[in-house]
Amino acid sequence: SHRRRSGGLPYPPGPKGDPIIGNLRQLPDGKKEPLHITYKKWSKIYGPVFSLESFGNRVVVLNTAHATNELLEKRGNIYSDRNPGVIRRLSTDHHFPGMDYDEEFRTYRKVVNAAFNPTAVKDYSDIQEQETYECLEHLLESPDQWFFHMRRAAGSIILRVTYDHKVTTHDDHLVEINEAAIPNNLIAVTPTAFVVNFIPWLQYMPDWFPGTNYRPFVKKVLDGHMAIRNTPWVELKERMAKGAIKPCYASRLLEMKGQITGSDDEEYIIKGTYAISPLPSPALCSSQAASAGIMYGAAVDTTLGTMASFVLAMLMHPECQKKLQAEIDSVVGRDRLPTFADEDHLPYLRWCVLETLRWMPVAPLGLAHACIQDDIYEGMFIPKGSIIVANQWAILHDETMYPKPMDFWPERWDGRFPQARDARLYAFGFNRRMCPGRHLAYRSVFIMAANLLSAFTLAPDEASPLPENVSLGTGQTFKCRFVPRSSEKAALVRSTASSLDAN
Ligand code: HEM
Repeated sequence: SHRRRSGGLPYPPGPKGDPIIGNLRQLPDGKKEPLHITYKKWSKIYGPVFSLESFGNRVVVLNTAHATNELLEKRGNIYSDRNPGVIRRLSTDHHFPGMDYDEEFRTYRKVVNAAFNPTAVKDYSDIQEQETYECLEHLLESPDQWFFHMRRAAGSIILRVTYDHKVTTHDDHLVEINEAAIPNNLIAVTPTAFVVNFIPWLQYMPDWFPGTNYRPFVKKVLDGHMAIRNTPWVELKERMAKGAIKPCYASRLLEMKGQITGSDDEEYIIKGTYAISPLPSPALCSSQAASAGIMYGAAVDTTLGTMASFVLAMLMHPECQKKLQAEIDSVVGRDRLPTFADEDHLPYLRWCVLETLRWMPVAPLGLAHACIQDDIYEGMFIPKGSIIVANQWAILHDETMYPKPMDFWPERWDGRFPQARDARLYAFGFNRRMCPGRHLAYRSVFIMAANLLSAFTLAPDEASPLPENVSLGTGQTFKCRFVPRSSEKAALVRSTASSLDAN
């Protein structure tokens, strides 16, 4: 029947598979080399848009800016769904990044965008600065724990932004329930993780039937969603009732009541959120909590991974580090630490952050989209339900836009290459699904990078080789040294951090 629907047009080409199981045996597991590298190699053989198939499920991989522009951007109305896998569907339950592209999703997206647009995120500057200064102090105390300290800072930023919840201990309960939920959430959206994603009718078989053992897993995912939504929500409401809350994502939405979606639903959503009046709609209330509840998972590994890429770049390029420190010193002086007010005066740092996002993007294959309707692209047939993977890494390493793509070369952003499109246009995904937290994320990385190099010189650990790659995932770390630049700087860090305690 596909033949008929396709009008005889071929699918995007790809490696030859076996009958029925298709490309199952060719599917790379990413162990030998990272998947985005394999895909880039295949794009040289099969073309910039190629496809894989197994049990009738098709994955289309886009390897150029031209292809993502034509499909994910221009045809965003049909290319903004998430993968049609059974497990993703069963375990989504208002979990925003995994939601179908439907009316409910669009309402959420408006609400989320309103709280994280470029103007709105400026309200979170103090939070980002303070958490950064505290992180510096922790780095002075135990530099070998650098990954842990940055993780805590990224976690505290997002929990303060969403719920005005500051992380003050090593065993913060909100951090713990969020951390526990992340690995399962990632598995839930991985199309190849369970057989039932390939053979959907298995979901109608009884528990004893082979291939149905995904059920306890789905329950675990859903329980995790409930915990990350409800626990902070209940606490937030209690504190609001006492008037003990500072402005945050939640309070911002309240201020904008009625202005975001313009619908009655929004009243419900926001009222429901705060339990100001008896809850009109429990479902909407829980969905609003859900949009806040996912922020930790979306924000922490990604921000931390980008910081790890930045640290790696600095270790590999002491000359960039020196240049950055000279720029920071000349703008900030020696008597204080960098703030967002310095941003406009630190062009080299801005290029370094852009270059970090380009050189070692933390989500090299982004988060897969899916197509909700049959489509034809350059003579190829893309069937409804295809999973669409954008090889963001391949685009960010396309030498026609970024000459010498493998080099970490901040100067490429000084205007000498007009064809170099802003790395943020690819590192954060696409169009209606593009990362809504990107402005906040960019600012977190910017302020952490500025302060890190203001206070420390980063040096390799002689005994441990540097990794080739820093990829997304908990616990990925490497050894290096954070050497305070002077005893005066160390004292400045301590006094800045303790002045926060006093406030
Ligand atoms: C440097 C850090 C970050 C990177 C590289 C990053 C990257 C991404 C990418 C590639 C996607 C998928 C986009 C797509 O499907 O096309 C995404 C989605 C998302 N990100 Fe981020 N992100 C970062 C930080 C954050 C932060 C700080 C937040 C929260 C404030 C956040 C919230 C989200 C949400 C809610 C989604 C789901 C959007 C949707 O499904 O429509 N991200 N991010």
